[in-house]
Amino acid sequence: MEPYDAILLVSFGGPEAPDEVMPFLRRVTAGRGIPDERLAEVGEHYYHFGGRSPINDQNRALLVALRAELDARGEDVPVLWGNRNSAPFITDALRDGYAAGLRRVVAVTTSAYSSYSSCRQYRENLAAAVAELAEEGIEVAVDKIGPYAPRPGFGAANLERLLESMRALDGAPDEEIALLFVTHSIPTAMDETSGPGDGDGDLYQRQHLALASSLTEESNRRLGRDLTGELVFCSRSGPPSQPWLEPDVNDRIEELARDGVRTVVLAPIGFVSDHMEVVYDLDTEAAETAEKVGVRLVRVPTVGTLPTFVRDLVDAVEERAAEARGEAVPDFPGRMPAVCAPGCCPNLRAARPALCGRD
Ligand SMILES: CC1=C(CCC(=O)O)c2cc3nc(cc4[nH]c(cc5[nH]c(cc1n2)c(C)c5CCC(=O)O)c(CCC(=O)O)c4C)C(CCC(=O)O)=C3C
Ligand SMILES: [Fe+2]
Repeated sequence: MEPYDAILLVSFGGPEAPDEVMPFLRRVTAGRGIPDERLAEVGEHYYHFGGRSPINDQNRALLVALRAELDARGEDVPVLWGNRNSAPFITDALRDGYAAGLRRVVAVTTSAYSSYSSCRQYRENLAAAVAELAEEGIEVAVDKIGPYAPRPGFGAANLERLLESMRALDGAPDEEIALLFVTHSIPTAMDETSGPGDGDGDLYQRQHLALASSLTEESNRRLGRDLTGELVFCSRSGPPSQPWLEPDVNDRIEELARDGVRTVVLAPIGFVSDHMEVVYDLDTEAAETAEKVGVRLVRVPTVGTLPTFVRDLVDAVEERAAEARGEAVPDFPGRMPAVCAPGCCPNLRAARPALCGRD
């Protein structure tokens, strides 16, 4: 994988025991003005599952799948793993890698889209880790693959999952089915400023809408249906006075039920594994809403370790390595650069150093 001697999987992290829940939530929300009631409420989501988020186990499974795919390609490059909010932390992963002789790594995040929360914040975490290690006399270089939501392989993996679920819908007529694509809500100010700043903004939302519309079109074509997909949001936090992306998935399910919809297909294209935002916010909360209004909820699995997804991530890494060697890489609509533009997806609270960009 010239010039890289390791791949670094970078993720959000999550608690694995009840006593890790509050320290995790304090780390996630440090200095972000999330009201205490919201923190306590989110704590309950985790306690409801024994204080253990599924996210770390899902990343362990992804590491195994990436290893197998790399081995199949004859690539012996090691794969490291570091989180933003729980052990193993990014800094420790890089320090261990350095001790094992690794000097230049390529990062892959478990976030597919462009926005401060899903891209730049990870770039800031990488910069902080590299700076901390520099103080210890450790020099590591980190590159990153660009946001991969627009990649055809990511679309293909999501389509596979969607078709699997849609095929189980038997003879339900189109008028009684709603196809909802769902992602994490973010503050509208964060959405408006998402992207490299050379277009119209709203790149977070536009990337989701582009994927949602191609998945709708393709699944209609394959299944002979005529559904109209739409994008909805989950997991809103922050004070009520601050506008976040809407509609909320629960509100939309209630409205659809009033309009005569009997089955809601919920495809969480904003997430790559069935972590807490999926098993709580969708499978628990949205499922309760659906039950209350008498709607059948069909939740599409996230891409997880689907081979189509794992192969695409490895392709993205191989393309990043080729780019670093000065070779050409395939283009496709919406392709994001691996090196972000200056000011791309800005931090609206504080200017912090970030890696993998031109600023
Ligand atoms: C865009 C986005 C993704 C998708 C991209 C990605 O995957 O990174 C994502 C993922 C996740 N978000 C997660 C958990 C949380 N997110 C929070 C809060 C927030 N998320 C935000 C955005 C996003 N979040 C934002 C703008 C906030 C407000 C505060 C802030 O600006 O930071 C809070 C605080 C409490 C609350 O919910 O208010 C928690 C606990 C978990 C872990 C799940 C698990 O444990 O299994 C995952 C994967
Ligand atoms: Fe979040």
